[in-house]
Amino acid sequence: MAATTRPAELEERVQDGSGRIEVRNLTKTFGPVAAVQNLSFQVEPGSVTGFLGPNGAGKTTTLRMLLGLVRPTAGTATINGQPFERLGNPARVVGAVLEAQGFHPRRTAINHLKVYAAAMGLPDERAYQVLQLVGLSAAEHRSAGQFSLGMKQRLALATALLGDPQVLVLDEPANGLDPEGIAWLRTFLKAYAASGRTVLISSHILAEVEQTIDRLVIVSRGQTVYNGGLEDLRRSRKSRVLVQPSDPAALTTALTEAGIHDVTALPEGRLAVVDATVQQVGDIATKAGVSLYGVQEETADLEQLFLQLTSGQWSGQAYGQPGGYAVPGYGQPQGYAQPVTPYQQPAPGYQVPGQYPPAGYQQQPYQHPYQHQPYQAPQGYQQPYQQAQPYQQASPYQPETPYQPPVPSQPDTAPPPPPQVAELPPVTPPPSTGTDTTGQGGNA
Ligand SMILES: Nc1ncnc2c1ncn2[C@@H]1O[C@H](COP(=O)(O)OP(=O)(O)OP(=O)(O)O)[C@@H](O)[C@H]1O
Repeated sequence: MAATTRPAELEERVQDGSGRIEVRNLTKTFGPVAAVQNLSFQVEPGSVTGFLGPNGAGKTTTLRMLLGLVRPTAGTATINGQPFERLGNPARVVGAVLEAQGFHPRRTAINHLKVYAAAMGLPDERAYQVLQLVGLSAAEHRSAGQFSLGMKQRLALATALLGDPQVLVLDEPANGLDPEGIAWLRTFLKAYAASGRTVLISSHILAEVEQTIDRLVIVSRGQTVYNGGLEDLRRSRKSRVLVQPSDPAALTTALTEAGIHDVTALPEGRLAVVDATVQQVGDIATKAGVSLYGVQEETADLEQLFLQLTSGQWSGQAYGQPGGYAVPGYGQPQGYAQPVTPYQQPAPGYQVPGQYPPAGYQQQPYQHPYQHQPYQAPQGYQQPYQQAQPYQQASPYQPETPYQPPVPSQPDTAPPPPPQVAELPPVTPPPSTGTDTTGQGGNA
């Protein structure tokens, strides 16, 4: 990576707070759907926090409220103690990627970034810089419409980084990235947080972010079910003893009489006993005259804990088995917060009379993430052979390195379309007389 340093405009960035995110008693209802219910958590600078939950748990809605795109029904979501609308310089305080879509399909990657940089009052150099940061320099003159999903993710991240924000909020950032891309993102985000910034990333797959995050907030059915350190969650993993007794009912009674109450019946007459050793279970069984045909000790892995904490969002059933996907037989970890309100899933097909979609909701055209339209060349067109550019791996994030002037580029002839509200908050153009310290930019 060529040495780069941030343009002077970014040095004037107002450090208006600590970079702390605070969500307090946040609630959002869409008609009968309680998307977010009384959610509270904090995200501290210097850490990467995972915002985890199954599909429909309320993650995107929460992030949208944090970014001022959806008005909360109740509660507050603040950055540096302020709601998004009141941040003096939003694009320089928070950069966000909610969806890696919304690029002008014919605009090149570099010109896309230049448009956003100009809207934030930043020089073109910054566009080259962030493109290099995310490893897309080799594709700078390719149009975004030709990008793969993973490349779009990188371009969206580059857009979010334009303002060198103190806080980075990314919704499912690993979506579409190949293993190399995921490894790169992990290194990048860790380095970004290590430079004292705040990183909040959402995902519905714990394994996908487990190696990136230090802390995690787990939501299920719109409520917080865990808020704490990843290590604390790891330490709270309990072991259980799985036994195949000759008489499950008699052994359950004997265990209960011995003060061991966390006993769960599993299929085929097996029992899962939590907070007991193999020896204890064996001794109690012998005393009760129950034979054991198999005994096994097992420690819950993180994924099982995650499933257990979030089970019930959708009560699907395992094929050929009653009982769905809950993982029985492990206790709740420390940091577990019992959901307070029973969740009511609306009837399938329910539409809120007269108010769908609700005010503030920005409908994006649906695009299946993996279904790209096959490219149709115009009739008679002959594709000239082009040697593919070798892929350039981006280097880990380096906050303060000397700046290298950019290669001049061809400006777009077509005028850019206005930035979309969902992607870029309102922008105040910089005063014509001098350098801008108050220009407002947007998030990606
Ligand atoms: N504009 C809307 N109108 C009606 N319901 C909505 C709207 N936005 C979200 N919801 C509902 O709110 C709930 C939470 O949705 P949300 O998109 O926040 O979940 P999520 O955790 O981000 O899910 P995923 O992991 O699938 O992206 C869902 O039941 C969803 O259908």
